[in-house]
Amino acid sequence: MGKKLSEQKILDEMGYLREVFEKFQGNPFDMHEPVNYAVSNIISAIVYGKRFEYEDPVFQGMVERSNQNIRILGSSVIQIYNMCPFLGPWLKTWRTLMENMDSNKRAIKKLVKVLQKTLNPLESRGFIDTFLIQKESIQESEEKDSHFHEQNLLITVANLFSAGTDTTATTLRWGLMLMAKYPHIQDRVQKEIDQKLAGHQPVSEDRKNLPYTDAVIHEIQRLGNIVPLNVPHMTSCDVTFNGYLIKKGTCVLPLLTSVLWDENEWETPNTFNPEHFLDEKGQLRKRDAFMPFSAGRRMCPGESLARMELFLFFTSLLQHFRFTPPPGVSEDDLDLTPVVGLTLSPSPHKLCAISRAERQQN
Ligand code: HEM
Repeated sequence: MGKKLSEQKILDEMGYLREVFEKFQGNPFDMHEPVNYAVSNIISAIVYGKRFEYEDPVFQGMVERSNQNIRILGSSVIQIYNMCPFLGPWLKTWRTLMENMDSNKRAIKKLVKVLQKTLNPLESRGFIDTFLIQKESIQESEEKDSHFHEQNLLITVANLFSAGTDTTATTLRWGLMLMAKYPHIQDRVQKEIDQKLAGHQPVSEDRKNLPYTDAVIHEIQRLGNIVPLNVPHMTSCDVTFNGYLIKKGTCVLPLLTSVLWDENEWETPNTFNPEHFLDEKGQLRKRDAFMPFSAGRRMCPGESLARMELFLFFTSLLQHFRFTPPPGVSEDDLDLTPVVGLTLSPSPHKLCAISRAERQQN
C-alpha cells in the first residue's frame, strides 16, 4: 500500500476512534482497547485489505491474544524456557503462548480462505492477496522449494499483525498519559496545532510545520523506550567488537535502553523533556542516539508506517481532546512504572478525554 493510501486509512480510522472517545463524554475510561483496535486496523488494512469493527469478536480475540503473547514473551518464565526448552510443556505460561499462537493461526487461516475464494489476480486488496497470487503463479511454473507456502503466509501475517499493533498502540498510550501528566506540555502542543492547522485535519505534510509536536512525539518514544531489549540477534560469524571476541552463533541483545537513556547523550535522560529534540530556533533537532526502531539491516521495517501513524493519531487526538487524569487523581499520581513484557507498556490506568470544542463553548 502506498504512502498516500496508508495516510487516508489512518485518517479514516481516526474518525472511528474519535467516535469511541466522544461516547465517554469526558468521563474516565481505559483507552487501551480502542487505541489498540484503531492501530491494529491500519496493519489489517494493509494485510487483509479491510478494517474490522471494534466489536467484532474474531478481531478482538486476535488483538487480545497478540498482546498477551507480547507480555508473555518478556516474562521470566519464557527466559527459563529459553534456557531449558524441554520444560515447555510443564510451564502454564508457555502452554498459553502456544495456545494463543494456534488460535491466531486458525483465525488467520479462516480469513485467508475467504480472501482466496474472492481472489482476483488482476486486483490485489492487500498483502495476503499478493502472496496468494504469487503462490499460484509459482505453482503453475512448478518451481520447487518456494517460500510461498501456507505456513509461511500464516506466520508472516501473525508477525506483521502483532508487530504492527502493540508497538504503535503502546507508544500512543504513553503519549496520552504523558500529556495528562504534564499539562503545560499539552498546552504547548495544542497551541501549536491550533495555530498551524487552524482546524483542518492534520496530514503527514503538516509535520514540518509542527516542530514542537514532532519533538514531543520523539520524546515520547525516547522516554517510553518500549522495546528495551530490542529483538535478540545472533552473530553469523566471529566478530571482534571493542576488543572483545564474539563467537559465531552467540545470541546478542543490542539493548536500546543503553542509547535511549544514555547519560552521555541526553541532557536529562530520565525526564520527559521535549527540548531534547529542539534546536535554538525551535526547529526539530535530529539526534543520533534516537533509535527506538533499532539500527542496521534488521531494523524495524515498519518505521515509516509507525511514524506516520504516531503523528496523525497523536496530532488528531490532541486537536480534538484535552487529556486529564480522572477527577480526584492528581497529575503526580499518574504512575509511569511500566508493565514489563517484550514491550514496556503503561500500567493499567484511566484518563478523561474532554472534547475541546465543548470545553471552549462552556
Ligand atoms: C512505534 C512503533 C514501533 C517500534 C518502536 C518498533 C520497533 C521495532 C524494533 C526495535 C524491532 C527490532 C529490530 C531489530 O531486530 O534490530 C522491530 C522489528 C520489526 N518490526 Fe517494528 N516497531 C514499531 C512498529 C512497527 C510496525 C507498525 C510494523 C508493521 C509493519 C512493524 C513491523 C516489524 C517487523 C515485521 C519486525 C521484524 C523485522 C525482522 O525480523 O527483520 N513494526 N520493530
